[in-house]
Amino acid sequence: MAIPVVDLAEFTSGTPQQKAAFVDALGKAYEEVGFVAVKNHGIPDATVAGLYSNTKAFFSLPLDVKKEYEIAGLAGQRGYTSFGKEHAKGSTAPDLKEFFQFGQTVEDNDPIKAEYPDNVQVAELPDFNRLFVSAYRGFETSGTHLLRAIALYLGLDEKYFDAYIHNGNSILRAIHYPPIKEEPKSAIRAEQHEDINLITLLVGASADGLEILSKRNEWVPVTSLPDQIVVNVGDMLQRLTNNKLKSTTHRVVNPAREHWGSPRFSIPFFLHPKSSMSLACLPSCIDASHPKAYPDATAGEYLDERLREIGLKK
Ligand SMILES: O=C(O)CCC(=O)C(=O)O
Ligand SMILES: [Fe+2]
Repeated sequence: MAIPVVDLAEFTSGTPQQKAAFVDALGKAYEEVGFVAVKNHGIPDATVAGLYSNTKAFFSLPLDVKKEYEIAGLAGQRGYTSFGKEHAKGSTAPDLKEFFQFGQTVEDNDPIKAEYPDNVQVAELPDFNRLFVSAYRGFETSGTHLLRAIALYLGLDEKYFDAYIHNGNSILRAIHYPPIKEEPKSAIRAEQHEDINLITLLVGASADGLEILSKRNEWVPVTSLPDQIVVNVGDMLQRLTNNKLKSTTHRVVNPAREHWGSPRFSIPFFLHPKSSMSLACLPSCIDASHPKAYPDATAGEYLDERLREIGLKK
């Protein structure tokens, strides 16, 4: 399915009319589909290429080397997570994937630094850390612009989200879905789920397979062009907006048998706010026909609950 396409340059450097049209198109897409493809997203091609080459190199390291980067007690939030650990909420079969997660680097004097574990440095790959830091900053910048447009759509101050996402708890996740060698029993590459965070930015997954559940309850493949990133709403934003913006269910299916031999790589950026941000439904999204659908919670409390549900936190 062609998801709606928006041009971020119209928001960041367009005329007032183009900017307003962007806000309207993005908001409508998030009310109706929950996913958009974004062109002129600002992440340099060289950064994307470097991310993918380092991701492939990391996952081709021997398993015992990768396991040295699997750190107990961090709930997979930094470093490597091996096969069989994460399952979708409500599912028992683990997804057919391994992944590496990279988090915030606090570079100013913000005391929030104490909340975040250090990133795990991959000794075998000299460019890995530098590339992940620079990609992380790029996604934060694109995400900041997109959230400014969302804030305007919601009738909030344009910079409503800025202070919550500066030094926020976002995660850059490199995923490897290996070639499939035998008939999978029940698991698929990634079982249907909704993302936990505010918005997710996904650049250039290496093979098809991502599908979204349409309003008509049909699975439809997501297609986007190589110069676009796919950006979807997560549960935190759905909750904040009292279900006005949709956190659409999605999954990654196994390929047709003739493509079982191909791995799939994908690198989503899960944009999270600081853990202290309140996710209480915005008053402007509550009225008689949309009664408040969620109890108040902070982003940190909500993340903790969700990490337990998907098996990463015990
Ligand atoms: O692999 C993908 O394309 C998407 C993965 C995903 O949905 C997730 O990790 O939340
Ligand atoms: Fe997802």
